[in-house]
Amino acid sequence: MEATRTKSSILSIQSLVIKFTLRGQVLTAIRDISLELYQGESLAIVGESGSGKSVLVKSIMGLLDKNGSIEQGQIFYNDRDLAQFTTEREWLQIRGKEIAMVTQDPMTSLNPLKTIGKQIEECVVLHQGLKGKAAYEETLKYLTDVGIYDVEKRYKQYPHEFSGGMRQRIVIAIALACHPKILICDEPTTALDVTIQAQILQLLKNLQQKYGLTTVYITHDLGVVAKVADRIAVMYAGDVIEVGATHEVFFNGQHPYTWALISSLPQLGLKGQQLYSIKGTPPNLFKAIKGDAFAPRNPFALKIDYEERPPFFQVSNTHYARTWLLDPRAPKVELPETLLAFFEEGRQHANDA
Ligand SMILES: Nc1ncnc2c1ncn2[C@@H]1O[C@H](COP(=O)(O)OP(=O)(O)OP(=O)(O)O)[C@@H](O)[C@H]1O
Repeated sequence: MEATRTKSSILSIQSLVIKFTLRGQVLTAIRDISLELYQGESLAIVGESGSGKSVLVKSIMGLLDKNGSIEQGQIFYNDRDLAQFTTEREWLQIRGKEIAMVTQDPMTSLNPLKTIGKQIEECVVLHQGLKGKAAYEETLKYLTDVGIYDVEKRYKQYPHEFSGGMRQRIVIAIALACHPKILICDEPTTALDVTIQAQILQLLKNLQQKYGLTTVYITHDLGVVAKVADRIAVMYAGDVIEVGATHEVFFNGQHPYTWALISSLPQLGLKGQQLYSIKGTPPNLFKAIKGDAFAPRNPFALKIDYEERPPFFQVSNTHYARTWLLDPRAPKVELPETLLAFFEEGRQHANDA
């Protein structure tokens, strides 16, 4: 699918299908996804609620709910197919150690009864084999790295003595102390106010560079990830419908669903013009989906959109979109003025930079 082979892939998802059984009915949450994660990059997976973002990352960490299973496909990490793992023992070699996760609510990841210093230090001891003073010193270093001051005093405090933003920093420190190669950030700033959000995103970006991490952001907010991600994968109804470098998806998006996501950004709304809004609801995942899942909500849908799943059409070496509009036989569509102006402005910026 993706022709960029100059960068090496750290995780390779191939033809993945994930289903859940609920009260005797089967729901397909992930519908034949193939996606590469490149060493050292920052990839954002964007899509509305229910599009399958969390299920996808849970499958990478062996955290699928009991009623879910991988029906088809591979998840290659270091030549091992994680999709074949069957025991918790196998997952413990990967989870935390190789692939760590930071979630929306730091309180669920923290133990309220232990000092935050001890919680970080446990990872330092377990994953780095340090002991005593060396482990303590290393723990203080992580606290400093995530922007916490007065570290010796803070080491002895409990999670409830920190603000939401500070707790998120501690969870990040715990993740880092396990020395992971991949850090998955699942809506890491959704619960925080805007200023703190920006600080945490900047921190994650700095730490990614400092530690040479590969980062995956999961979010419904395209605006947030535009600032931190190198690439964006857009998900809709369990499928990746567009993937490309951030500026490509943002300023030259090709799938009508991507247009809809971009059009709902506040930046466009501020111009006070008519928004291209998404009408209708996502499809019922208990039913088989024919064609392009977005077709019933797509004002530009073609007849074939209701019949056949679009292949990935190549837009550039790094940019692909699953939309029949990219077929050479498709008619040209007129995009709303606001969107065209936004794309144009973005390209100008890119040229000036
Ligand atoms: N244990 C489960 N049993 C049945 N269906 C499930 C289960 N877990 C997830 N799903 C379904 O899988 C689909 C994808 O869910 P998922 O949580 O991945 O979406 P999401 O994009 O992460 O949404 P959100 O942003 O709200 O977290 C949804 O239809 C959801 O209801």
